[in-house]
Amino acid sequence: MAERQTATAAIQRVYRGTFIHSTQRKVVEVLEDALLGVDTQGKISFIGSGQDLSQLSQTFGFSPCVVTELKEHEFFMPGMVDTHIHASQYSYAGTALDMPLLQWLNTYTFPVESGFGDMEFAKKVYTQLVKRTLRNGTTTACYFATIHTDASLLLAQIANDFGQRALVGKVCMDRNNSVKHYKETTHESQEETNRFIAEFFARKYPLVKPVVTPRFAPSCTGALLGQLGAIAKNNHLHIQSHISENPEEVKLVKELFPDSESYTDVYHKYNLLTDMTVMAHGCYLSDKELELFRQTGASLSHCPNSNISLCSGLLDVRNVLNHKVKLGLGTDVAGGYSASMLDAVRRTLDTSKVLTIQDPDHKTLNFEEVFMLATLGGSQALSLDDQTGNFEVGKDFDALRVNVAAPGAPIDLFQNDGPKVLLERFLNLGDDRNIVEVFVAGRSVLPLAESAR
Ligand SMILES: O=c1[nH]c(=O)c2nc[nH]c2[nH]1
Ligand SMILES: [Zn+2]
Repeated sequence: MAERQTATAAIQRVYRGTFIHSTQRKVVEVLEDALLGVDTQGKISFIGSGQDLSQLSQTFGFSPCVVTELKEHEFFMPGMVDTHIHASQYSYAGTALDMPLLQWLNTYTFPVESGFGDMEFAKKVYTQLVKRTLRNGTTTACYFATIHTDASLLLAQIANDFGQRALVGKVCMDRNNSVKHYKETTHESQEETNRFIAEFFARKYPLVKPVVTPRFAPSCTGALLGQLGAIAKNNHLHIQSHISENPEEVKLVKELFPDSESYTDVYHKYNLLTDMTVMAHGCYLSDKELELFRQTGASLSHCPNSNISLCSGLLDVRNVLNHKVKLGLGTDVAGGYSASMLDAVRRTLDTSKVLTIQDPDHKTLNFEEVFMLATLGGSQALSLDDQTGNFEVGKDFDALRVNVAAPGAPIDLFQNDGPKVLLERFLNLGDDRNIVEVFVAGRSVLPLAESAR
């Protein structure tokens, strides 16, 4: 029986072939010879069996000739959700990975980020990154920009122009003892955040939204954290930050906020832990802190490349999931050196295997679970799962058309692999050459238009 909604908007596209996604009940559901209809608003109108073509075409008023059939070795999967990425750090991605977090921030990150007052430089970096992430199959990205309001607004405009779904944050920080010119006063940070939000909303982007972004507790005074908590609450906004990434950082937070019981408690006290909050890392959270995450509905972004590259730590994702805390994956460019969510999938699996090497009782994550985290899990972590994350009727069609045997791509096939094995091969071996088409809210955003390449 086909899943469908009452026909309202007209059908724009219909695809027939294999669809693979995660649902609340199944980590991986494979629908072979399925038919999926997308309406003119970019929403999924129906998903049913190819056998029901004539009946579905009558109900939804499309001609069977408009159906696009997928080729052998092709499937659709939901677009991937990068729950944590620093757009401004893309300019040095793949370099500068030889120091732990706090020294890395002072030596590389703050000096580079301070250059984003230059709008030409910002435009160049942000344009390249949005194009790169779309090619890599990221249909939704949760971005950190820098403290510069106008350049942060430019990032939002670029994501909108290329058709990517995004949350964009102007970074807030009123504390920086090392790179003294890269900070704001408390008042400036508050005022500029208000301006950022007001100008953002005036632009009425359909898929790009602002996110309140205190960099992390060591970069912010309690006064600023309190103001940002109030701004998020009054405007019903998303919140993003970092938490418990590295032991030295955790110690510093204890010294800076002696009245708080834990790192998590610092954010909780300032109303920054809500069901629209995503916190990156969380490697050193106690079970009690995870319980506070669960109670508030806040989520974690697991950034395994960065955790390893900066020798920060290993997040036990299984423990987080056992605590019923929402979790998605993040590339964390440029602490993470790769802007590809496929890399985040692989590093997540590697990290889980390292934990199993250390403790054979650790229940290793499997590729199906990690597929879920990269798609539906990410959409839940960003509280966007009413709009994206899988192929449920009524959600936006955010999808990757994957060809496992694409010419020039790095996968060789030898036998008649079933769809789940094709998915496994793609996740472990594939790259952007296997992602032949990308859709966001029904719009084809990749291949890029000739003029944008
Ligand atoms: O990986 C990280 N990247 C950053 O830019 C950052 N800022 C605070 N904490 C951070 N961690
Ligand atoms: Zn980060």
